[in-house]
Amino acid sequence: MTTLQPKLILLFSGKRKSGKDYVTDLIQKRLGPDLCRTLTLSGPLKERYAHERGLDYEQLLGAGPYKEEYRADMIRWGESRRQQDPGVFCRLAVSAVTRPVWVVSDCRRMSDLQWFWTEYPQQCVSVRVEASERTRALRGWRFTAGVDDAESECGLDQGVDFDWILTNNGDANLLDQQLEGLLSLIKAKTQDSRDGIHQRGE
Ligand SMILES: Nc1ncnc2c1ncn2[C@@H]1O[C@H](COP(=O)(O)OP(=O)(O)OP(=O)(O)O)[C@@H](O)[C@H]1O
Ligand SMILES: C[C@@](O)(CCOP(=O)(O)O)CC(=O)O
Repeated sequence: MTTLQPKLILLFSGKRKSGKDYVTDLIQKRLGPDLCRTLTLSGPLKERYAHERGLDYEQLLGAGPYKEEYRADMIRWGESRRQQDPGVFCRLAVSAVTRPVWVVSDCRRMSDLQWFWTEYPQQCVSVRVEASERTRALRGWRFTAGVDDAESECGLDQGVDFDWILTNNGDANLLDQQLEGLLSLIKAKTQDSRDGIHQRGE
């Protein structure tokens, strides 16, 4: 069970190769490990999927062809588990987090957002990372039927009024400006936690 209530939960989503990991890594580095913990919903999914299928979990966590080879089957496997229990991977992802700020880097479905909105109604901020298809293709994305036209990639395309939208087409200055705004919000919401860490000299 989670031992501490978070001060703030950033719920990131975005298309494949939009830069979710890149942006959340930047935020994690800016906030530091004492204040912030980055979580994925796909991590616990991949661990259980790999165990059940006898596959290499570490390679499923990677960015190479091995993960892409099993992506469609992982999606189907994950959706069958979510139909039984929509919050299953959300609960697993937050089960041992003790930091005040949680960055969930890979929300994909309305059920993901709804679980966090229900469990933590005051703490959630939804963030959409956007990149053009041209930019995504330059980063190695290729349209894959059964993946890019499935809920896994399209589940949050409509019906969400995101709190923040980050445009991430490679303009470092534009991204920095957008991140400064988001980081200001984070710091405003976590002043007491940051003071406590500072006082403890952590
Ligand atoms: N602003 C940026 N500047 C330079 N490189 C970037 C930028 N954004 C993303 N990248 C690079 O593009 C590639 C894809 O980014 P990333 O892995 O963060 O995408 P993602 O949305 O997490 O993709 P997936 O959903 O497939 O995991 C990575 O190699 C990353 O380093
Ligand atoms: C199966 C799945 O978790 C794979 C995600 O892999 P990644 O976040 O692109 O590394 C996507 C999904 O849950 O639909």
